[in-house]
Amino acid sequence: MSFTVAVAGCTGYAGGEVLRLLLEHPAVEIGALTAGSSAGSRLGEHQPHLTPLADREVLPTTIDNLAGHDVVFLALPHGTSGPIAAELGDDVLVIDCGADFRLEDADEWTTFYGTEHAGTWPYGLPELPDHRHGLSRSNRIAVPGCYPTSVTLALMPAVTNGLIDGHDVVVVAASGPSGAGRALKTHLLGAELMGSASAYGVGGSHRHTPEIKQNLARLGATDPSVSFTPILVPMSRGILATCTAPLADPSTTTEQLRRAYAEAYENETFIHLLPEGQWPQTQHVQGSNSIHLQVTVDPAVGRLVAVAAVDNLTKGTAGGAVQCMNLALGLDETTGLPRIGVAP
Ligand SMILES: NC(=O)C1=CN([C@@H]2O[C@H](COP(=O)(O)OP(=O)(O)OC[C@H]3O[C@@H](n4cnc5c(N)ncnc54)[C@H](OP(=O)(O)O)[C@@H]3O)[C@@H](O)[C@H]2O)C=CC1
Ligand SMILES: CC(=O)N[C@@H](CCC(=O)OP(=O)(O)O)C(=O)O
Repeated sequence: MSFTVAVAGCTGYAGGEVLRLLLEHPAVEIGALTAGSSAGSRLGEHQPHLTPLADREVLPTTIDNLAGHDVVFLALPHGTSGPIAAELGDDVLVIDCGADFRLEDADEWTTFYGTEHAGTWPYGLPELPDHRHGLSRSNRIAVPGCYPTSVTLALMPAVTNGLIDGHDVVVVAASGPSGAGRALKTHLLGAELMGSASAYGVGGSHRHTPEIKQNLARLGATDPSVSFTPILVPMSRGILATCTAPLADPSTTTEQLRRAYAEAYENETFIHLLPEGQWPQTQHVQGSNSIHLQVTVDPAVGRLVAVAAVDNLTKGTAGGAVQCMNLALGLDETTGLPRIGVAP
């Protein structure tokens, strides 16, 4: 059985990664490819690595071009997805890589995105407890942001087991510039980036802060508090998130933490708790849908320290999106998804 799939935003980083994964997927047929200003060009001009699609014409992003497919991936700038999704019928599975439908709280949306809230769709992180069944019955899925994926999975077993209560969570996460998309911006120029690392969105202003808090609350944290600082670093892909939080019981040992993580994730294909003493590196997950984790206790301050590595474009966006598509289409969740990175 083959499902027809359209990709809106095919010339961007997220859309390109969706297509890279779909080209290796055994149960899909790639249909319309759409974008914005580059409509009318050939995909090979924008995504030379996707050789089987090089001659495909990039179409304008219109309902007519997207309708008639079983699945539509939206990999468009924030605010663009809502009007398109509203026009697509309930018989179409729509998977939005953007943020439009991630947040439940309309006020938080307006505070961080500055526009009117479009609504809330089922959140595309299958590993959340008791979450898969809902995704498998959904025709609308909001793929998480790349930082929230890494932070949520880095802290989930600690929250669900009451080892931390979700207050005073501090996250410092380094990301490569592909997380910012491929539109030209001065701070993303090679001369600005290479040989340099810089903080941005400091002081609680990054829009992933409310998404991380929402996820911690979903896991059972009461009124979570999160200080999140993203760092731009000179590697094209990858996120390394370092998350710390006060232990509910300061006498908790690293062994207890590791046991909770090992049990929580023992049946998760894409989540790997590394052997004790080994710390995640972005190169080990590059191009894969896997997340590597390590957790320990910092006894001097009674805090948990969890480190996660993901590829922002794979598990952090497109891989997570394809994983959700598989669930919603009744396929094996892992179909077509690479588990092994490309290090070094
Ligand atoms: N990059 C990442 O790591 C992640 C991205 N995301 C989300 O995925 C979405 C896409 O991001 P990303 O691929 O990085 O961004 P890019 O800037 O790389 O790509 C944007 C895509 O959207 C198209 N586009 C822009 N404006 C319009 C418009 N008005 N109408 C139709 N198409 C338009 C562009 O086409 P054209 O070339 O013609 O301009 C391009 O194909 C965003 O919502 C982003 O937040 C989510 C998680 C991680
Ligand atoms: C390095 C970099 O700029 N990263 C992006 C993260 C983008 C992302 O995860 O996607 P959403 O925009 O869909 O939430 C940022 O901080 O804005």
